[in-house]
Amino acid sequence: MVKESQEQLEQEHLDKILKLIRQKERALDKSIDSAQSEAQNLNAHFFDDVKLDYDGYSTSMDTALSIHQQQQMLQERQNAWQHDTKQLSTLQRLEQKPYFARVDFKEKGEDKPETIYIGLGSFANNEDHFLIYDWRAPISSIYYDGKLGEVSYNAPDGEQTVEMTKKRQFLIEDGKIVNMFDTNEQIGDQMLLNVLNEKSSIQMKSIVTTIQREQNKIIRNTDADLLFVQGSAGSGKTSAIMQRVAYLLYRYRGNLNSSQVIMFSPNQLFNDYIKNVLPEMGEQNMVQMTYWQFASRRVPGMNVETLFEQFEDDHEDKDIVKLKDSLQFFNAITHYAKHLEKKGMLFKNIYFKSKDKPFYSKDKVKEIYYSFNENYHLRNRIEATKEALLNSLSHRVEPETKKAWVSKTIESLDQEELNKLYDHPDQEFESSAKEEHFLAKKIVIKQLKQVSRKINQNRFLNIRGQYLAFLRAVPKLIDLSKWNISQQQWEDHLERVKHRFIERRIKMADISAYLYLYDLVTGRRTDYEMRYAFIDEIQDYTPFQLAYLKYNFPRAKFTMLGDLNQAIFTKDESRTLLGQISKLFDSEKTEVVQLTKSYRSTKELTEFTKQILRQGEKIEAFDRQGPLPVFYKRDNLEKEYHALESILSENAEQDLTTAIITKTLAEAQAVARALKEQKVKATLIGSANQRLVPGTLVMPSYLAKGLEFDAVIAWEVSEDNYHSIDETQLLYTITSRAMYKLDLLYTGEKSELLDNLDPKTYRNK
Ligand SMILES: Nc1ncnc2c1ncn2[C@@H]1O[C@H](COP(=O)(O)OP(=O)(O)OP(=O)(O)O)[C@@H](O)[C@H]1O
Repeated sequence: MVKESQEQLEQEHLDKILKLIRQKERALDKSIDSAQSEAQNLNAHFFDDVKLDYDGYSTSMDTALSIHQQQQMLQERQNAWQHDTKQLSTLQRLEQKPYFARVDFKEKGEDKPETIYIGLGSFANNEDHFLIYDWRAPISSIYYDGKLGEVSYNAPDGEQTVEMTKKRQFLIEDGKIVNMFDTNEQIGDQMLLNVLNEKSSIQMKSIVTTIQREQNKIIRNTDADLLFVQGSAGSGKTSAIMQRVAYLLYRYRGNLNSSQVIMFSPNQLFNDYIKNVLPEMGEQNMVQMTYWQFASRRVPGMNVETLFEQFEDDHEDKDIVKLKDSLQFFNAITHYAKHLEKKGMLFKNIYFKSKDKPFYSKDKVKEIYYSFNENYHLRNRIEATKEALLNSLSHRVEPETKKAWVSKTIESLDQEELNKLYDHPDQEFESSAKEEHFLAKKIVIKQLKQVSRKINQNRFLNIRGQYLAFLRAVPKLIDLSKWNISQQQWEDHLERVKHRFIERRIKMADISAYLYLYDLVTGRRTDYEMRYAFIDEIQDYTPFQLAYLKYNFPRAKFTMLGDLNQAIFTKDESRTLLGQISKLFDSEKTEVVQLTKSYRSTKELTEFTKQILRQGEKIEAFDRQGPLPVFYKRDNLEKEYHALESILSENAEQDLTTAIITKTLAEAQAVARALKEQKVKATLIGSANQRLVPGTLVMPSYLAKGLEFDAVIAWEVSEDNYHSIDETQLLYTITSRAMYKLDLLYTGEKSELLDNLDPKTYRNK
């Protein structure tokens, strides 16, 4: 009875708020309309109101001023219009679900509690009294953070403590409260269950209404220079950062815009998957790219090894790759570059007209480069060299005019081209010799622009040669025996890098080092504008890459998220990653947060998948029920396909979206082909540039990173396919993509990596 009347009261409150929202919407509609027609009017009569008067200096100043005023008026209208439009779109979002929570609290010394409602945006009445608080407002934090009783939150003027007396959650649909419950805990499990039971989709959802306490910490952290989040599969790392971006954009409104936030994600598919989360919260998307895009756009003339090649290649030179991925290697380059201030810089000849004799020989450039005193560092040295070369260019004009090519060029010009060379049509000269000389000079200056362009583009540097020279110097800088690398191995490796350069190819393990050396040598300015950098799936980055990213964004605060259990590319190295990263940041300004609860999958699935990891980070299951995973052992491939088809139709009956995840691309292609022959509809996702589509998908493991599906079918988990211990993490990543149902198929023997599973946690069929 009490509950019922409470519900009535809340419904009445909701009705009132909805009415106010609609009222405000109508008012905004009106003012947008009138601003629009006023702007049109202003535009149409722009020149009627502007005093056009062109005689005399002062009157034309008047004209300018008048135009300026008109423009300003237009601008103001425009601003008001933009402001109103933005507010209207917030209200339109609120109209569907005005709020999702209510909190009552008492400030110190007050007896009467205050009530606030929390929603996706804020809404105030005409007296500036907030009827709905944005979930990112300081006070809203208590909803996510605390139990009833004393709670603190960070207000603009320092920490505030209040007594929370009520916490209530609402499920609202079409203006009606469908369900509401009071809770004492963090965000009640009931609400979370409702949300988690929803089916997967090809777009990630926002978790605003059910952010968990630990996640809230990540979202609202503003102190750390490095926020490192270790979270098990499905613990909401990615969700938390999306909310964090929205939070930061709100908190620093006016000082931070979305172009100053960059996110590195595992692949393009994933970018597609998350692209709607921020717009749905009324924010613009940040800059998003993959590390590969970041690196390869800098070397347009070279082919950078792709994700596919990196994964499917046999990993040659494992020890060498390990060295190249390390911080030591990064430091070795820094050190090497320092030494280039004294000697060892390589140059290229600059040619002009003649291919035989350089216009500036590399020795000449080198002489200039090292002629400056020792206070010149690499950046100043290159600038000073450019300046000296450009200067000397002007002295080269005169001698060049006497060269044969010049008179030949003049002869070859037609009258029109020739006319263009004169300063004005009836230019006079004392003698024809002088005229010829004038023309020759014009021609030379014009043609020498090619040279000045080359100088400005640093074309006298030999960066590839320099990188090889650095590699040659490595044995002097690093004790290779400590990395299990012999002199001979290193030299052979060097030859391979050189060979690849000739073919304009570069490996992932070289590209960052190459770019870093390039930046140091050319004194390229790094990006001081970027304020926040997010790196998802950190376990797939090398310490070198992270150091290079930090070097690139010197003013950015970093948020790094990852699951050390899911390292696909870096495998065992990921274990020491945190140790290596922490060397890059001030330890006082580093915070590590652990997320251990897995929200993605049912309890059955989480309990099953976590056993695949022999050792590993802590993982807790969220209490949501579903079927046990099922193993299908079949005698041959044909029977395995039969099993696959029957699972697919079973899943379709239950309306589950399914991903068939294979180890390699070749397998995914084979499965997709086989299904097509049987007229079973499925989409092959073979490259990261494809789009995610609804329905059954077939994809290789490395493209499934970060994604989730109602049902996953792990294809061919046989001993033949998965046997090396470092493939454990791969199997874990594949199986942990499933939210509700998991089936594992194989022929022959089951992979040994799946041997030690408790038989109670799965079934065989
Ligand atoms: N607080 C929450 N409320 C509701 N759903 C949540 C919450 N936290 C996480 N989820 C859900 O759990 C699932 C997994 O989240 P997410 O993809 O962010 O995890 P992750 O840690 O990045 O996973 P992985 O490392 O395996 O890719 C998503 O469906 C997300 O919506």
